[in-house]
Formats: sequence, structure tokens, C-alpha cells
Amino acid sequence: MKNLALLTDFYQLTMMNGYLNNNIHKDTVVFDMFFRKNPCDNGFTIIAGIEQMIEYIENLKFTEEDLDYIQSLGFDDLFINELRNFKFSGTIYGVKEGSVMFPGEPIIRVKATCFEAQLIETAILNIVNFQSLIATKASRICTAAKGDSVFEFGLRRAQGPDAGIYGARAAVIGGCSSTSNVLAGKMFDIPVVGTQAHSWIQTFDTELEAFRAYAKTYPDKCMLLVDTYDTIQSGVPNAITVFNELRQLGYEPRGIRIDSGDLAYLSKRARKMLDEAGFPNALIVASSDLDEDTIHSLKIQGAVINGWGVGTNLITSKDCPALGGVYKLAAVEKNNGLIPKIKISENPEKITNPGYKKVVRIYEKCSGKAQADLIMLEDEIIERNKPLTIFHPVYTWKKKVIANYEVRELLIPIFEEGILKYKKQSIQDIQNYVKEEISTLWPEYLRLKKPEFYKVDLSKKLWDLKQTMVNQYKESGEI
Ligand SMILES: Nc1ncnc2c1ncn2[C@@H]1O[C@H](COP(=O)(O)OP(=O)(O)OP(=O)(O)O)[C@@H](O)[C@H]1O
Ligand SMILES: O=P(O)(O)OC[C@H]1O[C@H](OP(=O)(O)OP(=O)(O)O)[C@H](O)[C@@H]1O
Ligand SMILES: O=C(O)c1cccnc1
Ligand SMILES: [Mg+2]
Repeated sequence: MKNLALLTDFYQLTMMNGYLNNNIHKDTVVFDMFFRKNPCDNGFTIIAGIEQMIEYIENLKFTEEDLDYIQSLGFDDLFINELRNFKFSGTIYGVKEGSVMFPGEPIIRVKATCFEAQLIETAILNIVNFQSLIATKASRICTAAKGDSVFEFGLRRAQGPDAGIYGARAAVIGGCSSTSNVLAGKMFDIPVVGTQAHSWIQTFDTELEAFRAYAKTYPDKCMLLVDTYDTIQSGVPNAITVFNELRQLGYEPRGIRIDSGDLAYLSKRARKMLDEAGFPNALIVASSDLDEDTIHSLKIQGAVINGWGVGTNLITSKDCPALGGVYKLAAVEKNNGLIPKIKISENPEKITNPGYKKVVRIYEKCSGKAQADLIMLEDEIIERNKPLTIFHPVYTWKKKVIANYEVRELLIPIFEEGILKYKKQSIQDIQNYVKEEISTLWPEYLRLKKPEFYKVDLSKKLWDLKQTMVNQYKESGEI
């Protein structure tokens, strides 16, 4: 990964310089990254970008050129010298890449000097927010496609090169089978696939010539774009002609792509024509401004489509263009102990959860399904042989007693005192992990429209701490 040391907001530098000036820059603090709302009103969020966050931290070093630039912004030698020796030496816990997470839960927990923890806020959010957004959008589209292959075709519409590259990675994590993006294919070992554009068909004098030329070059992977002129009158009949010629040469065609028109009607007609011509295995791929709603609707209409090429709406997450992950101070170290910190807000949902925390997922033993998540203070222990009572953090009378459960801690070590502990995984393994994670959720949380809210509760101890701190503030005006 390129040098991203300057990929931060200016105020992080001014605060770092201020901590240094006040000689508190080596004080340890704890920050949590979390989000408040699932993208696209989905029932969950898939976390992606953990490996890029790791690369960013590992490569975090200021070059002399960077330092010259920072100095030109008005900082003094003391600050520049401190930055010259910068190396991340803190501890980061986070969820495994591909985890399914919910609003309010710590996704990444940084314990580091305030100098270090402050610098990395912006890049962590930039990296993890975007990839998690696209992974979640991809998962919605793949859910609508019900197991059919979804091809990521969005590079030309992505918000710049990085979004195209990392969006393709996230799309595959979320369930897409491949990308058209060759650079992303190389960087992340993602399968790259493609058909041909209308320009290929238009370049030749006739559609039939164009199909023949393509089949000659790629006899064993011949997928033909049939909608340039008239899908039913010319595209599909010409494709069948060329498929018959290929078969005589001993090759089986791959199929056709339809990129415009009424995809339900055209796919049904095309399927019938291909079947009657003896090509029941020829695939029908559709593209054209698709998203989860259109795919869902096409399925209901009985469209006969085997694969879906999805570009713009996926790579830009068009209906929900940002995931609002935030990074909030939760504790500061004083006399070797961590003092919890809280951010008060008029909006109760925005009051942060104070303290050094962890998050656990509670699974029903018999079904293996996730029941609820519990945010707890790090030193709390669940006595696993006893029933567990959880309660709603706002409507506290809403209680649930869970017996026969298993518990899993979701935050795992990523860096311990600057040393990398996280084992990177192949993209295929991450995609499989996402599928496993989703399979632990009851179907109510998987609905694309109005999914059930998954329970994310606070432990009694954390809830008490939060109330005490809020009350203390309300009574004295101070924390
Ligand atoms: N049967 C269908 N039901 C619901 N939506 C459909 C159906 N068929 C196509 N669509 C969607 O309708 C939209 C049609 O787009 P548009 O009106 O731009 O025309 P087009 O068919 O793509 O033609 P062209 O590319 O020639 O302009 C696309 O978003 C497509 O996914
Ligand atoms: O529709 P999307 O989901 O963004 O998928 C990618 C689109 O990119 C290509 O055409 P392009 O949009 O460049 O031109 P066209 O729509 O005129 O075919 C392709 O044929 C798809 O239609
Ligand atoms: O290979 C394709 O068919 C393709 C690639 C990018 C965008 N649209 C289509
Ligand atoms: Mg288009």
C-alpha cells in the first residue's frame, strides 16, 4: 500500500501537536469505532477493510517530504521530530474481516497513546466505512439473486480508482463471484470475467459477423451480447447460428447477455429459443442498471436469468452512499487505571458507551443461531453455566432470560503493542466466513425490507456506569 501517513484530517495534527505541547502525548487512551445505522436499512452490516486498515498501520511512517509539508503548514520542530520517529506501538482489537455486526457495537478498539490513536482515526474510518458499505450492498444484491452468480461490473462508475479497486474487493467479500476489474483481480486474487461491449458488435458489418469473430477467438468461452439491434429478431437467432457452428467444431457455448429492454420478457423468450435450438445449458446473463429491488422483481416476474452483471448501483451503493462509522473516545489512562469517558448528546442515541469494552455474541446452543449481542466492560465475565438475563438498554423492562447458550467474543487481537497478531486470509475464505456468519442469523434479520432489529444490549455493569455518568453530568454539569 502506498504511503498514506498524510491521509488524515488536519485537526488530528493540530490536536497531536497540542497533546505534545501539553506533554500528555504519551498518555494512553481508548477509542471505539462503531456505526449507528445499518446501510440501506439492512438487518446487519458486513465489516470489510480490516486488512487494508492493517496495511495502513503497518506502513505508517512520515517521509522527509511529508515532514517538510507538515512544517509548511505551520508546525514547529518539536512536533516534526516527534513525527519523524512515529511508529504505531499501540494495541488494536477488532472483528474478523467479514463479520456481521450491528449498530452501536465496537468494531475496532484502539488502545494507544493519544498521539497515535488520534492520527489514525480518519484513515481507519475512511477504509472500513467504505468497504463495509459495499460489502453490505453486495450481500443485499446477492440475497435477491438467491444463489445465482453476481458479477461486479462497476469500475467505470465508481467514485474514482480507489473506490473501483477496494469496492470490487468488498463486493466479492459480500458475495459477488467475480469482478470485471483487472487490477482488483490481480491485487486480491479475485476471479476476473467479462463478455463484450456493444462496440464489438458495432465494429463489424453485421451482428452475425461480430458473433462469429468472437466465437473464433474464444470458442470455449463464448458468451454473446444479444441486444445491440433486436434481441428476439436478430440477437438470439444469430447467437444460435454461431452456437451451432461452435458445436460442430466440438465446443459448447457459454451463453448470452441481455443488456436492455424488458429483461423478464426477453429472458423468457430467449430461454425458449435456446432450449428449442438444443442449448438448454446456455446461460442467460442480464445487466442494465440492476440492483436488489430490480433483481427481486425480475425473479417474481419469472425471469429466466442465471447470472447478474451489476455495476453502478453496487459500486456506488447508490441508494445509500455512505456508512456513518464513527471513532469515539471511551477511556483515558490515569495512574495505571482506565477512566471511562462519555460523550453526552441531546439525542439519546448519540450518547456513547463509556469504558474499556468488549462485545460478545450469544448463540442458542441447540440451533447455533445468534440470540443477541452484549456490550460489556472488558473485565466482565459471563458465568456460562448460569442463565443469562439481558435487557433492552432504553425500555429496561423488556427482559429476556437465556439458558443453554454459547458465547463468543467478537473482538480479537489485531495489533498488540505494535506487533501484528491478525492472520490475513484469502478473499475466498473471507467470503465463506461471511456466508457462515449470515447463516447464524434467523431469517427475520435477513429480510431486505423492514428486517427485525437484532438485539444489542449492554451488560448491567456497563448500563449502570453509563447511567451514573449521565446523571453525574446532569447534576453537576461535569464529567
Ligand atoms: N421486467 C422488468 N421489471 C422491472 N425492471 C426492469 C425489467 N426489465 C428491465 N428493467 C429495468 O428497467 C430499466 C430500463 O432502463 P432504460 O429505460 O434505461 O432502458 P434500457 O432497457 O436499458 O435500454 P437502453 O440501454 O437501450 O437505453 C433498467 O433499470 C432495468 O434493470
Ligand atoms: O448497468 P450497470 O449496472 O451500471 O452495469 C454495467 C453496465 O456497463 C455497461 O454498459 P454502459 O452502462 O457503459 O452502457 P449502456 O448502459 O449504454 O449499455 C454494461 O453493458 C452494463 O450495462
Ligand atoms: O464484461 C462485461 O460484460 C462488462 C464489463 C463491465 C461493464 N459492463 C459489462
Ligand atoms: Mg448503462
